[in-house]
Amino acid sequence: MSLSLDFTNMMGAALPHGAGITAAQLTDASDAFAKAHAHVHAMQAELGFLTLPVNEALRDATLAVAEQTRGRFDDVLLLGIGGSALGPIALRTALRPPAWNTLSADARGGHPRLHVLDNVDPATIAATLARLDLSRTLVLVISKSGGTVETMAQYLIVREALARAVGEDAARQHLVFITDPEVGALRKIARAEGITTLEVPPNVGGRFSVLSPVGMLPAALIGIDVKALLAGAADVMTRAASADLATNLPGTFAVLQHIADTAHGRSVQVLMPYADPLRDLALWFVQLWAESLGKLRSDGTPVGPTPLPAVGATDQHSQVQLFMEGPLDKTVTFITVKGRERDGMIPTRHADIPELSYLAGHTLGELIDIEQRATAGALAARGRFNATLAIDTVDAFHLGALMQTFALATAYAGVLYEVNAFNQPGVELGKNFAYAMLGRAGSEQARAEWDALPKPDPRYRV
Ligand SMILES: O=P(O)(O)OC[C@H]1O[C@](O)(CO)[C@@H](O)[C@@H]1O
Repeated sequence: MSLSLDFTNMMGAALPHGAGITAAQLTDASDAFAKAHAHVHAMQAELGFLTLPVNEALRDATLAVAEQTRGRFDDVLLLGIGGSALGPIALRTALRPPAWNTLSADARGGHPRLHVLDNVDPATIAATLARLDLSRTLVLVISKSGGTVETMAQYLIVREALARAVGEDAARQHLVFITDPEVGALRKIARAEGITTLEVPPNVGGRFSVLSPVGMLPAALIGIDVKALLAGAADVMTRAASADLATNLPGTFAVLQHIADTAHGRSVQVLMPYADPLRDLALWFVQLWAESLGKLRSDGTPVGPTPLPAVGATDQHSQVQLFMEGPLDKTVTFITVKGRERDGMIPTRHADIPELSYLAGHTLGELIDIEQRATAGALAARGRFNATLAIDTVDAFHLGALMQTFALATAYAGVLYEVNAFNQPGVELGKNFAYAMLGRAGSEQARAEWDALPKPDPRYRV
């Protein structure tokens, strides 16, 4: 088993006064889970992410594009936001940590470096363009809808800079679009100009798209083993075929978090990897969990847990104070990596200083693992729900497995919370107000609503 979830510290037996999830609550939830499982797995046609791990045609099309660009570029610049950036960022951080970018092209196996612009802060974009040689840069423009304002604005700026650097015609050879096969502005441009384009299948939502070309192409370009990524995810799907919570890890995760929230008020759900390469996985998870589950039920009731990213051991000196003594409204899910015990030997020095001498002979791998176990135990001792997800190693297989685990858990949780996990109506109003202020055609109604809002009141300004 490459992935395991120890949830002892979520359960009443491990927490003071038995104030955790009871065995009966878990048993009761198994019926609801069986229904959620049946519902989700019956929707393969609608939920394309379920079959991405075995979509060989999409994988091969993606690898072919990666192959066509081989040797032509030193850098890849990815433009995207939300699900069109967080997955690639998480994969890059996990499997191509920052030091990789400083290696020579040979040491990188000839693979280009990956830069991601996932915001429209002009300073970041200017600084990124200033340091890239655009004549040796491939630009990936990723947008499921093909029209997201931030990504389109980035595209216009970068396309202009590319045209200046290499000429209008050659600029097309520096672009790859990843978008819906039919709709959206990117698709229109691609058709008109013959720009190489990979599809995000229409039935794959942005935040569930990391195992589509959205994550696969950037990963393949920087030499990540895409087949291993998909194999890890496929393994999760095989194990999740059964609705038995004893073997369905994503189901168990979803059920535990749902009970913790709805029956125990633990609505803030922390994901805390004890591994630097997994820092950005927590940010990817935040979008998945928040945008999928935080919404109105059909009867108008607002529901949904609040995901919170953290990283160990760093946050032991920051947020853990809050987790230990703040409101009893949290769960913490740690992610640990096995087999690090011998990594990072701590040398013997200052043997006469007890505050340092006890570290001699230990390793950093031991230290980080012990600190995780200590924190889990300390939280449990104070009635704080926590669970530990362990992986064997940080590699493409385990990243694929982790990502599919969380994606599937999100789909199950959507059914348990009785919401549609695959839309995001709550982001529309803000977008429409922005369109109205930018003068986009068709936003007259949003303009009227915006104009009718109370304006800043000088009495409430300091
Ligand atoms: O890939 P797109 O269509 O540009 O969307 C980017 C992001 O915007 C959202 O649609 C909502 O803000 C996210 O769900 C999505 O990941």
